[in-house]
Amino acid sequence: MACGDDGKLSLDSIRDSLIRQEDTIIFNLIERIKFPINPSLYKQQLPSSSNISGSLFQYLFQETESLQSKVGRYLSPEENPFFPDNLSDSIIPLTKCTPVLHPAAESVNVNEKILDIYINQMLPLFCTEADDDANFATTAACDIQLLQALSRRIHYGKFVAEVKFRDSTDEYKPFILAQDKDALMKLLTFEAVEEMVKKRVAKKAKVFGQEVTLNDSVEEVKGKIDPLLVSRLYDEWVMPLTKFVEVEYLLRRLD
Ligand SMILES: C=C(O[C@@H]1C=C(C(=O)O)C=C[C@H]1O)C(=O)O
Repeated sequence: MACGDDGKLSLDSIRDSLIRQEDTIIFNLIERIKFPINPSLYKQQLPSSSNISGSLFQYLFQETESLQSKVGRYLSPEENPFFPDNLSDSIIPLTKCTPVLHPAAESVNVNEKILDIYINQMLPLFCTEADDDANFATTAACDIQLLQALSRRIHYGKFVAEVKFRDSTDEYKPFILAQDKDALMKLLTFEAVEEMVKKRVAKKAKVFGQEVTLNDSVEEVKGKIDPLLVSRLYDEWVMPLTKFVEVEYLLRRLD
């Protein structure tokens, strides 16, 4: 959502953005799975002389976020930091445009969950368990791009929820007042849309992951990424977390 886009806010435009974000996620996944899991990156403690606690990955990620915060990354309501306590002030001034989201949006951040699922469930599912290849900086750069894309997609649930609330305020209001999470979840869920998403991401994974050659008669070779795994990623984590964000945002929408 660009600044000043409030008037264009519609479920269709938000869904178009989610569709475009699928491309980013799948391309970033294809990049990450070139490398093995590289578990040392996430476990390794740095030498005590470095004065840095935590893993090499955590260090790289925190420093990346801190640098990006200086150039205004987290002034955007689409961006949510993984390490909010470690940010620097932005040298870019805040643009004055009417906020689209309710101010309570700032308190909804599920990045801790995303990071845990990413390291403990996603990486083992998508990457080989071959020995560390020592490409730690490059692997972490891929991780950060991918995690930021996943986080942006999942927290886009705030915009989805806002537009659904504006479109059907009378339906949402009583459940918000009653703080009824299950009823809100039911109301915001569109199963047919979810089925389409799962099919589309599998198809994109097949197309984006195919080997491109100049020889048209070559038999189809195994793609770079398993389309079923991408569909599963959306089914088990991306869509449920997006809906979790939607519910969390709505619960606070009348504060
Ligand atoms: C995002 C939406 O809300 C829900 C979540 C979806 C998703 O994460 O892709 C899809 C459909 C809905 O069940 C939407 O309605 O588009």
